[in-house]
Amino acid sequence: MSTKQYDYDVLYIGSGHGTFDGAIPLAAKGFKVAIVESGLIGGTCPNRGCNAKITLDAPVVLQRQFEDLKGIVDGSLSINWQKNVAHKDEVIGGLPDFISGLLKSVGIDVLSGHGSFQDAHTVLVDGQAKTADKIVLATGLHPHRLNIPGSELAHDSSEFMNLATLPKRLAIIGSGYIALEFATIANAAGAEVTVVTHGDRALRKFDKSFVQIVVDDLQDRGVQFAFNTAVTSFEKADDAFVVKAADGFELASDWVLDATGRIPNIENIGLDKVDVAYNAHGIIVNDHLQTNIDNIYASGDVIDKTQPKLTPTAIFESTYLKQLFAGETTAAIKYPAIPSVVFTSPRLAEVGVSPETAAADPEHYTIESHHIPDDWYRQVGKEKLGDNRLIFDKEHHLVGATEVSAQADDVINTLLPAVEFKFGPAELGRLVYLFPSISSSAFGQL
Ligand SMILES: Cc1cc2nc3c(=O)[nH]c(=O)nc-3n(C[C@H](O)[C@H](O)[C@H](O)COP(=O)(O)OP(=O)(O)OC[C@H]3O[C@@H](n4cnc5c(N)ncnc54)[C@H](O)[C@@H]3O)c2cc1C
Ligand SMILES: NC(=O)c1ccc[n+]([C@@H]2O[C@H](COP(=O)([O-])OP(=O)(O)OC[C@H]3O[C@@H](n4cnc5c(N)ncnc54)[C@H](O)[C@@H]3O)[C@@H](O)[C@H]2O)c1
Repeated sequence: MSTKQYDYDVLYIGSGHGTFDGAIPLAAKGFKVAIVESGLIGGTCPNRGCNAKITLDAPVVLQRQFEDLKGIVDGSLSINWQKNVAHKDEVIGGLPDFISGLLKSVGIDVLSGHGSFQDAHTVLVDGQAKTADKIVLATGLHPHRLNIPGSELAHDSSEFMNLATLPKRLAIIGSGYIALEFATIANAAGAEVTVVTHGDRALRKFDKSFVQIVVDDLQDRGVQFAFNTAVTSFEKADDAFVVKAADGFELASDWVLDATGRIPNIENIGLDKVDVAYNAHGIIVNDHLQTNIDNIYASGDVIDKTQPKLTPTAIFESTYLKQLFAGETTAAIKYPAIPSVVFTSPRLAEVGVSPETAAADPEHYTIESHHIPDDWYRQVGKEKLGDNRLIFDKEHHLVGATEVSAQADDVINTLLPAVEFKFGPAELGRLVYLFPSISSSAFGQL
């Protein structure tokens, strides 16, 4: 196992989910492991991504439930922005130390500093050389910034989640995950939100008709959408930041969020020095997550891949690398069905074959549609919105599910094993769920 020639068996650059979920069990097996991190331990998801966002979203969920049950419950409910941000800080504040403690408990050396290659087996950590048999690039992504005049006047998602005061008028550029999730949170807390996007639709990776339900609901709540509007500049006026686009478009706002995507951290890490192949989408790897240089691998968001760049994907990859390095497998990585969810309210979640793909291929797929408010269980909370489509293959195995509803994330999680393992009528007949519950409601549709 241990290669005395090097300081470490495996050295990871980056400490996010692309690293630690696999590095911890690897070190526990006796491998000598180091992790180089220039920022907060745990990376994006715990510190400025999933965990922070879902904490800020919690009062929005409550507000929606309250709204649906209005008349049965009385009074009013508003979100205190400052307290919400403070609560988020309390929830996530201890995570770097917690994760660091887990790493150290299995003997991992956590090296604080910027990592870059000196040669294929040597990484300089703030100038200090550390050698390893295998090196894993897990450097993640950073926010893309529009390259237009005034770009320095706009902000990113981390800055949004740390805002001491909620801006009265918020302009959000882009209409992907971050744009719509943050539009939801800011609108619920009382901001006037405008989403400005260069395309003709939001959330391009998701089924059009489901996205429309989310967008219509946000519009009903006062969020403005400017589609087909490519921003050309940001300008500072006396009392506003002005977003400008072609054809005289001008939008005055108090704060601008640039949510135009995230790009791989491939600069300044010495990739060219060791000839690791990459492109604008990230590091190029083979089906063993190995780069073109034998002992250098990549994991997580920094990989150029077709799978969604999400935490569950990063966890699966780091766990696969642990199995590969520990000799538990020699097989190529075989990705499972990876679910995704946009944490708007209602949520939009999906897994497997999409309704659009199924509709285009009726020879292979059948589609079943369910109007969520018709489900008695959703009537308990008086849910008004929602749609669900289940996709079956010709043997009636469940191969895909998409839902927009208040509980779409839980529904898709419930259906996930059926999609991954292609459950048919025989297997489905063996499953019983707690009743009443969202799981029994989800399976009741099958
Ligand atoms: C606002 C937001 C919300 C999100 N919400 C969700 C969600 O709800 N669900 C979900 O599944 N995903 C979500 N994501 C995506 C999720 O955070 C990522 O998929 C996940 O964090 C990827 O993990 P990673 O380890 O590949 O990269 P990261 O977590 O980004 O870790 C990379 C680490 O590498 C470090 N690093 C980079 N270069 C160097 C260097 N040269 N030397 C030393 N250290 C370096 C960085 O500091 C960073 O800590 C969200 C992302 C954002 C931005
Ligand atoms: N719930 C979740 O799982 C979740 C939540 C937030 C973020 N994330 C992750 O973070 C990533 C980044 O999120 P995001 O919302 O920034 O990216 P995204 O790819 O979802 O959306 C980017 C948006 O910016 C627009 N855009 C891109 N280039 C542009 C340009 N030059 N001018 C104008 N508009 C442009 C796109 O059309 C799109 O609307 C996601 O892809 C996802 O991997 C996941």
